[in-house]
Amino acid sequence: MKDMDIKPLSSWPIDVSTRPLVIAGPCSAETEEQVMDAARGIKAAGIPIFRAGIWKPRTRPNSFEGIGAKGLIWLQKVKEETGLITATEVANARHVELALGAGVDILWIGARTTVNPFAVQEIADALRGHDIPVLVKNPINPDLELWMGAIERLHAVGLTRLAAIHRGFSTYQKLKYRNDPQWQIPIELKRRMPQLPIFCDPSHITGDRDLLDEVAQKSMDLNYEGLIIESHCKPEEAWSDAKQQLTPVALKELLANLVLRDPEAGNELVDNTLGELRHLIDDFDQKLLELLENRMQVAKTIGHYKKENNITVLQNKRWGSILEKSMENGKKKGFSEQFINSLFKAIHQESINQQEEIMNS
Ligand SMILES: O=C(O)C(=O)C[C@]1(C(=O)O)C=C[C@@H](O)C=C1
Repeated sequence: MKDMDIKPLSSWPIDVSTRPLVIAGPCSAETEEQVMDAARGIKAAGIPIFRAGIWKPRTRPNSFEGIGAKGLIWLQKVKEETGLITATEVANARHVELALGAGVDILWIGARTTVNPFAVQEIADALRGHDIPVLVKNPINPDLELWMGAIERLHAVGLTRLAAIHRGFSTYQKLKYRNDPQWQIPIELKRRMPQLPIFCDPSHITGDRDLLDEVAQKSMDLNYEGLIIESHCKPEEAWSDAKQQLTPVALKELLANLVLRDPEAGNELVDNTLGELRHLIDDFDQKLLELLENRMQVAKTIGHYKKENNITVLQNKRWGSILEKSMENGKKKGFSEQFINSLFKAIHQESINQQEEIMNS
């Protein structure tokens, strides 16, 4: 994976001297006037790339599904009048053809398209020979392989200006955010494709303009290269995603308030202190594994005992009380419910797997 030829943002047709690189504009192009107003606002906010959805994949029918190809003419006008770089979403070969024909500079593939390898391949084939920047949103389900697969399909037809967009993952549960960020997935993507720039999409993660700043800040702390944020001059009147859009003026303020930290210290004293603290972390990680190993030895002994006495592996009551007790203790120690839940579920599952092996040996 490491030898994929993915070019850095500096090879994109824009000045990327400032971090983060920001793409902003309305969720959907609605009218020419609305697009032009938004573009002027985005330009005034010092943002270099203007986005607007032309074709909108909507969850339910009978909602606004995008203005269609005539919106591309408005994007051309944005370019002529403001000099902004333009970006839009494509979901099939026809969209690609129309967008390229209209001179759109950057394309992205939406979360509902990334899930479908047939659709991604169709888009990739339509893009062959055009090395324009393409951003790939994470699939709506938390499947890193599918996300990487889409990027690889585009890379395989010769695209090198690729980037990922983290927009969060659909959940059935009602959480604080509209889509669960599951930050560990883009972190793992960064580990597996280190040269791939990542953009955060706080609009779709939060679904709420009041929460955009905390998610944007978190993405900066995780070293993301860019942000893609929905912005509309009259957010309450937007034809789609009204709750999550903010005005260009508010967006400018949000960007100004971001605290940007350096990925490396570049200072001996800081490096040494970090180094010492990281040794401590390494020691604790080692001890954690030793503790888990000891716990597992006991679980295995229980496994043999269960086999001899014909007792089932799963002991629901016991497991329930372990989780309850650990949750109570964990919360006192300042851990989140979600963390304790996933930690103990993983431990319990491993116990079950190892006891199953004993049962079946
Ligand atoms: O208490 C048991 O019966 C165990 O085997 C231990 C253990 C655990 O690892 O905590 C494993 C499986 C059971 O479902 C409950 C608990």
